Amino acid sequence: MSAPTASTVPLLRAQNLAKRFGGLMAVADISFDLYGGEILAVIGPNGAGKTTLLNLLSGLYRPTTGQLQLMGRDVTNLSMEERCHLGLGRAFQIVRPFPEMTVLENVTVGALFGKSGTSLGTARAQAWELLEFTGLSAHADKPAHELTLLQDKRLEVARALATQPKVLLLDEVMAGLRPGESQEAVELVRRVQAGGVSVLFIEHIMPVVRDLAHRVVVMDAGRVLAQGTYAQVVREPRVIEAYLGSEMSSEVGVEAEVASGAGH
Ligand SMILES: Nc1ncnc2c1ncn2[C@@H]1O[C@H](COP(=O)(O)OP(=O)(O)OP(=O)(O)O)[C@@H](O)[C@H]1O
Repeated sequence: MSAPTASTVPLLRAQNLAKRFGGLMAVADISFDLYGGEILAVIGPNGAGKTTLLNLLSGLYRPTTGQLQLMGRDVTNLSMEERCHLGLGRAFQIVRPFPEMTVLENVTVGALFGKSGTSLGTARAQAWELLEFTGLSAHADKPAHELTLLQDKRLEVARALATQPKVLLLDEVMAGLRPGESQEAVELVRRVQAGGVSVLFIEHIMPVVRDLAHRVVVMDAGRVLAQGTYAQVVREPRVIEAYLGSEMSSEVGVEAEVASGAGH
C-alpha cells in the first residue's frame, strides 16, 4: 500500500523506550513515530519484545526508561484508562469479551468506557453503528461466547473502536484465522484506517504485513533492526539474518527474493 502524506506532529511518538524484567532488557531501545492515517506493522522473531512494546504503548507496563507521546502530549506516566480516554485503543490477541453478555452489550460497555458522560442510549446507538461497521449486526443479541473466532476478533475490534480511538493497537489479530478469514480481517483493518484511525499492529503472518502495512518496524532483541516499507525491510540483510532459524525465515527469504527481483 502507498503511504499517506505524513502530518508533521506524529500521533504517537516512542522515544528510546526500554523495559527491564530483572536482568533481561525485553525492550532495550525503541524509537518510532506513527502518523495520522498510517498503518504500521511491528514484526520480529519470537522473543524480540513486540508484546512487551505493545504493553508499554497501551500503558499496561511503565517503561524503565524512555518516553511516549500521544498527539504531542507526554503520556509516559499515564494509566491504560487515561491513555484510552486520550485516544489510544487496544484489541488483544487473546480475545476477552464478557462471555455471558450479548455482542451489543459488550460493545455498549466499550462506548460507555471511552467517553465519560455518554448516556446509555447514545452508547447503544454507537454500538449498533459499530456492529454494522464490523459486520456483526446479525449477531447483536447472541451471547459473546457463541461467536466464532473471526466474529470474536470483529467484536474485539468493535469494542476497541467504541472507545473512539485515534490510534488502535492490534496484537496478532490474525492469529488462528484461516486464509479466507484473515483476508476478511485485513479488509476490516483497512476500513478502520479509512475511517480515520491510525493502526499499529503486531503480526507474524508476512503476507498480511505486506498487504496491510504502509510502514514496518522490525524488532530484534528489544531494538529496532530496520524500519521502512515492507519491500525495503525484507531485503535488509540484517533482517533476513535475524529471521534465520525462526519459522519465518523461509517466508522472509522468499519475500526478499521477490523484492530484489531475483529469479527474473
Ligand atoms: N512479564 C515478563 N517477565 C519476565 N520476562 C518477560 C515478561 N514478558 C516478556 N518477557 C521476556 O521478554 C522477552 C520479550 O518477550 P515478548 O513477549 O515481548 O516478545 P515477542 O516479540 O512478543 O515474542 P512472541 O513473538 O514469541 O510473542 C522474552 O525473552 C520474554 O521471555
